[in-house]
Amino acid sequence: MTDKRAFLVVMDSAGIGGAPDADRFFNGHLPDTGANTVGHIAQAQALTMPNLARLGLGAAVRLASGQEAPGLMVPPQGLWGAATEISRGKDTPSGHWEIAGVPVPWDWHCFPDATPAFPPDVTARICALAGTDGILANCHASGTEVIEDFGAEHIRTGWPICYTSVDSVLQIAAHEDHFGLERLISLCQSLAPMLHAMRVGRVIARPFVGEAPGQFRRTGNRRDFAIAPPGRTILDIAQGAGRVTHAIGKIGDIFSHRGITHLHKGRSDADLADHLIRLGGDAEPGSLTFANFVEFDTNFGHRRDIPGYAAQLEWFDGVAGRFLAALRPGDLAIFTADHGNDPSWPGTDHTRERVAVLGHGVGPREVGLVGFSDIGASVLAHLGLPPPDHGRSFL
Ligand SMILES: O=P(O)(O)O[C@H]1O[C@H](CO)[C@@H](O)[C@H]1O
Ligand SMILES: [Mn+2]
Ligand SMILES: [Mn+2]
Repeated sequence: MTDKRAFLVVMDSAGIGGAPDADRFFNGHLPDTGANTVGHIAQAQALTMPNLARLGLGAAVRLASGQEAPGLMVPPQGLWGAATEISRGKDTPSGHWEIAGVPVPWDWHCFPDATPAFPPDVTARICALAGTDGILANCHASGTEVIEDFGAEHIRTGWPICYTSVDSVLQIAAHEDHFGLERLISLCQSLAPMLHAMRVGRVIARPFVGEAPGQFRRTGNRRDFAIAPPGRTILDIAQGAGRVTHAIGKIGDIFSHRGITHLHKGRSDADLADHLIRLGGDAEPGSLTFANFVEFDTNFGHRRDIPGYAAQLEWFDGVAGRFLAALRPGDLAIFTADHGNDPSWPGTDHTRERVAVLGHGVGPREVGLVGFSDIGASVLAHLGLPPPDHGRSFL
């Protein structure tokens, strides 16, 4: 067995523009054509990201979209390219599963942007499980705004706040104390099989605290109940071959906890960074570490916060530098993303984009335009394992 280790790090929503099918994806009525998360942030304020720029982030932005990314345009010294998604969703599971060798073969069920958004049988099931006479919101919403708008009524009535987005999700926000955290989580868990049968990707528990508008705040106790991937992922294949697999952050939930030996979670991306840097030093020979950093998406992309997203990118670049310094000769690390979420774009939803593929431990080399599944195939090739059912190694 090889001693070589592989690390796959997803910067959630850090797309680089240029998706050829962006015109088929929307924020409200506006197509995603031209959306470019990293490119537009860099154009709004030049980014200082020496580590990922050195691997080829600026060159990848230009390759994917033809756009310049001020601050990032240095000659690449890593393996670099851009990946295009074929799955028909611009959501987190679609992106991660396809990276892991399983493009999504179906159209997800999404709820209409209308009030009510949910059909009567779904609403009735939520009420039966929660023991309430109704639900609140029942519409498309931003998760921070919906608790501002309905938090007080939720505390008064005890009814769960149910909302969705352009993604295939049903989210339930409820107060950790007044409604109860355990009660919210078990409500979502019990509801999930009905939604999964409808091809709704996830039921998400969104607990919050605070006693009045202006004070309501979501906590780190979010839980996702996701459909299992419809095929063998790189985690399944690596674990099946006797390798240790480490999942950091949301990776456990995204893969329905399949193929994962050790799960490392945290209250924030700073905690996840500690896990990644530690595993950079400690992970077992031949192991696979798969990490997701979600705050780009949840705290800044959906919130359309350009300076916040820029600061998070620069912070993460420092983390990447410390992590790469901990690696051993022969290790492969790939940084990528799962979709876009351009904070300069109208709306509050994800944007269809290509993503960067930035490799350390191989190169310098341009791999050009590849597919999402080629990333997973390359990780397995590096580990000396057979390829997934989709994708070809670019190593
Ligand atoms: O506005 P919040 O609650 O963060 O919702 C976001 O989180 C969901 C899951 O990632 C997405 O579908 C998006 O709607
Ligand atoms: Mn995502
Ligand atoms: Mn998101």
